[in-house]
Amino acid sequence: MTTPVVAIAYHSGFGHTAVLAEAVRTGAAEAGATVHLINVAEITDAQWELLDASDAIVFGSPTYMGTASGAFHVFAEATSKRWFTRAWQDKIAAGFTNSASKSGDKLHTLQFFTVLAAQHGMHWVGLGAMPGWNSSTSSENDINRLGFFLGAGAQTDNDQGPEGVHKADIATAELLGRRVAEQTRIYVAGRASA
Ligand SMILES: Cc1cc2nc3c(=O)[nH]c(=O)nc-3n(C[C@H](O)[C@H](O)[C@H](O)COP(=O)(O)O)c2cc1C
Repeated sequence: MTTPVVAIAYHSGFGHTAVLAEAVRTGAAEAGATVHLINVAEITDAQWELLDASDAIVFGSPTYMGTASGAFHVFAEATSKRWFTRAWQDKIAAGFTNSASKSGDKLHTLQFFTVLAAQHGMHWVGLGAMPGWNSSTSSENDINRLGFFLGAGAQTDNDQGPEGVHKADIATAELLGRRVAEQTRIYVAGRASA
C-alpha cells in the first residue's frame, strides 16, 4: 500500500499549538503516513527539502491578532520561492489553529491557510467532521466542539499552559491528521494509476 508523506509546518509561541501539531502527527502516523514535524520559526534547509518532498503539508499556527502568527507569516512569505517554481503544485494541504477565545477570529487564520495553499496550487482537505457541542444533548467534549469545517480549531484558556489544551481539541487534531493521511494515500495512488 502507498505510504503517504505528510509534513506539518507549524509555529507555536508558547507551546499550545505545538500540542496540536503533535496530535496531528499522531493521527497521521496512526493512519500509516511518514510524518515530518517542522517548526517554521527555526526551519532549516534540510526541512525545506522535506516539505518539497512531501505529498501533503498541514499548516498550523496560533491565531494572533486575528490571523496566523508573525513567525508563520514570515514562513509563508518565504514559500514564495516555491511559488515561483510551482514546487508545491498539486500537493494536499490542510490546517489547524488555536487561540484563547472560543472564536477569537480563528476562521480568518484557516482562511489564510487556504489562500496560501491555493496560491501554491495545492488541494485543500477540510476537517470532514460534523460540528459538535451545538445541541442540548451534546457537550464541550465532542469532536469538533467549536464547529469548524475548514480545518481543526482549538481553544485554550489564556491563563493555562500547554497542559491546558482541551482533550477534545487534541482528538480533533488527531482526526485531522488521520484524514489528511487517508486522503493523501488515495490521491497519490490515484495519480500513480492515472
Ligand atoms: C500577540 C498575541 C495575539 C493574540 N491574538 C489573539 C486573537 O486574535 N484571538 C484569540 O482568541 N487569542 C489571541 N491570542 C491568544 C493566543 O492565541 C493563545 O494564547 C494561544 O493559545 C497561543 O498559542 P501558542 O502557545 O501556540 O502560541 C493572542 C496572543 C498573543 C500573544
